[in-house]
Amino acid sequence: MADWSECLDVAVDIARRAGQMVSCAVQLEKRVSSKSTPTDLVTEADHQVEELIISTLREKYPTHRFIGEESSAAGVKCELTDSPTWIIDPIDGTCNFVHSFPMVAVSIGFAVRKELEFGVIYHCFDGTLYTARKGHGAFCNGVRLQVSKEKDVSKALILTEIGAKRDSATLDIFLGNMKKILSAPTHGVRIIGSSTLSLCQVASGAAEAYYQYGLHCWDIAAAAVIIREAGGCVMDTTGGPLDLMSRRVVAAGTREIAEYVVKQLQPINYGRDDL
Ligand SMILES: O=P(O)(O)O[C@H]1[C@H](O)[C@@H](O)[C@H](O)[C@H](O)[C@@H]1O
Ligand SMILES: [Mg+2]
Ligand SMILES: [Mg+2]
Repeated sequence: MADWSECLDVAVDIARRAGQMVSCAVQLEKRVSSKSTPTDLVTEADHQVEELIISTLREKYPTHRFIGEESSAAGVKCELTDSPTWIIDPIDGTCNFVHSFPMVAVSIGFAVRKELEFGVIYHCFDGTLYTARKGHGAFCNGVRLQVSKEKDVSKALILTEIGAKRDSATLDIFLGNMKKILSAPTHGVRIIGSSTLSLCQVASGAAEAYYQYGLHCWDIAAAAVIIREAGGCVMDTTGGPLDLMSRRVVAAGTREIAEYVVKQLQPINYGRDDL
């Protein structure tokens, strides 16, 4: 059975190179535009970094498929097939990047026959590297990761992200969900502006759970492998199996906390990545 470890090594190398490109660009003048909503920002650096990653990988693996955030925004079909597929967020936390707020990552996931095989997430500001390969554990700078085993939600720190929709009805549901989570009571809620780095906090045990409506497959793919290999669970917001293209997720160190979060949530409909 293919072990894909060579592909993981290549992913680590290109994630580091891309992350260093981002950390250089953060100090430069940025040309900012928006995509699905005025708060869904994109810069030239997002495009340049995605081009670097995909062109490098395509040259080495010409038969592989690629799903990239900015290619998808440009109209390339976002389709997960049985082929080896790279799932890429060139800059996760673009709004943070624009503001030089130090929570920005490069995320590279990899799937074969629609199964996530490995994930690499590189923190562009401090060089922290999160990696995981299915069946081989999860690591942060080479040190094994272990999720929090906390089952008591009143002792939990829970992370989420706002998402791109900011209309009044969506914000009412978003804030209502947060109120339910805070009223458990939990120790707190944190929003850091990067789905992938938030999910890495769950993998490292620094937070007990993460939930979001409105993220994408490229936010979830790498982090899902890292959390699972750190002993955590990643599921749909209904409590069912993760649907990578559904633009929603609940992840936690323990099933007890995940199921508590699921029970509090009112859904926000962001559609799907593959429609
Ligand atoms: O667009 P990038 O790649 O920066 O990803 C962010 C999304 O844009 C946000 O909506 C979402 O809420 C998260 O912040 C996510 O990290
Ligand atoms: Mg991005
Ligand atoms: Mg993102």
